[in-house]
Amino acid sequence: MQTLVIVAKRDTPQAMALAAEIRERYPNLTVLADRALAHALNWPRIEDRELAARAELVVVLGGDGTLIYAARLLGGRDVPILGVNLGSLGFMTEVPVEELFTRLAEVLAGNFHVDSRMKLSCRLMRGGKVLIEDEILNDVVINKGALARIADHETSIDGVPITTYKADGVILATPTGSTAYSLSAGGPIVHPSVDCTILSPICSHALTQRSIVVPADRTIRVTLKSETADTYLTLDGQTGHSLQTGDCIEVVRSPNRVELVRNPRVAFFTILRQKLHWGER
Ligand SMILES: NC(=O)c1ccc[n+]([C@@H]2O[C@H](COP(=O)([O-])OP(=O)(O)OC[C@H]3O[C@@H](n4cnc5c(N)ncnc54)[C@H](O)[C@@H]3O)[C@@H](O)[C@H]2O)c1
Ligand SMILES: Nc1ncnc2c1ncn2[C@@H]1O[C@H](COP(=O)(O)OP(=O)(O)OP(=O)(O)O)[C@@H](O)[C@H]1O
Repeated sequence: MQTLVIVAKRDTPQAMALAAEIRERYPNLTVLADRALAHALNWPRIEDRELAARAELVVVLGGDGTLIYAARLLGGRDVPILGVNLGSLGFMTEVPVEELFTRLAEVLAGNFHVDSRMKLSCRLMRGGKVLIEDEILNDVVINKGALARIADHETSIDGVPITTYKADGVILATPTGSTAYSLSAGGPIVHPSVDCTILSPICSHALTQRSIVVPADRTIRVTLKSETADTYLTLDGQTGHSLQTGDCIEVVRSPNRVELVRNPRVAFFTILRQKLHWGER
């Protein structure tokens, strides 16, 4: 590995100091920074597309939101991501900051394994045209704004009608996203090595309408049926789009994946125990 890209939580002095230290400790590597960090540290500013093309390892200094940002920056490239937690929960940024340099040395020596995480491809279609196409690590969320009115979400899997959820919204989550918003909506926790899509209504009016775990290769379509002026599509909590009646959101497993460097000392269930406070070790 010759080129390392650092993606840091914005405006975080600790992240800036660590980024500078990484560069100092590894003078033989090309150490690049995301645009905001490069600006803050006065390093060369490189376009996202070039960063993605040159990266051989990405070090994330931040929380889950920063890791999602880094995964989106990489687009379809499967470059290992080492997530170091400077955020609050750090579900995906597994490495504690004290272990940064030990883990980084191991990774640079080739001594590491990755957790290959499934992504979803999402398309927003309006009047037969594709308005938005994106790749998702956590979740696709359709939900409404301020007014407390129920919306109708006509839902099908591989063209077979499932139901019309009368609900505040619908979440389509990956196994990675199963511990995020989907969990708050009553969805199951899914081990990240299982490939599937979790379909969950948000506050459904019908009590039997619960989460459904769908094989990852099935195409799920949600069409907004009710007249509503205040409904949004949110992708990975990062981008928002206003929806109209008749809009159709389609998701299926993406051919691309996200490669997270695994902390050999921490299993998925250890993370659940620690971060969700399920018990002492
Ligand atoms: N009620 C809710 O639980 C709720 C509401 C809106 C969005 N979200 C989630 O926030 C995510 C975006 O995260 P963010 O950090 O950019 O926004 P954020 O800063 O608003 O964070 C939301 C919280 O979700 C945590 N989180 C994010 N991804 C996670 C994952 N895969 N597993 C466990 N926890 C996770 C973050 O650490 C943070 O504590 C969205 O994808 C969505 O799932 C949750
Ligand atoms: N380097 C960056 N450039 C641009 N935007 C970024 C960058 N890093 C993070 N972001 C944006 O800021 C958000 C992260 O901010 P946030 O305060 O939620 O931190 P976090 O990493 O999710 O940590 P926490 O665990 O505290 O939520 C991300 O969702 C992303 O949209």
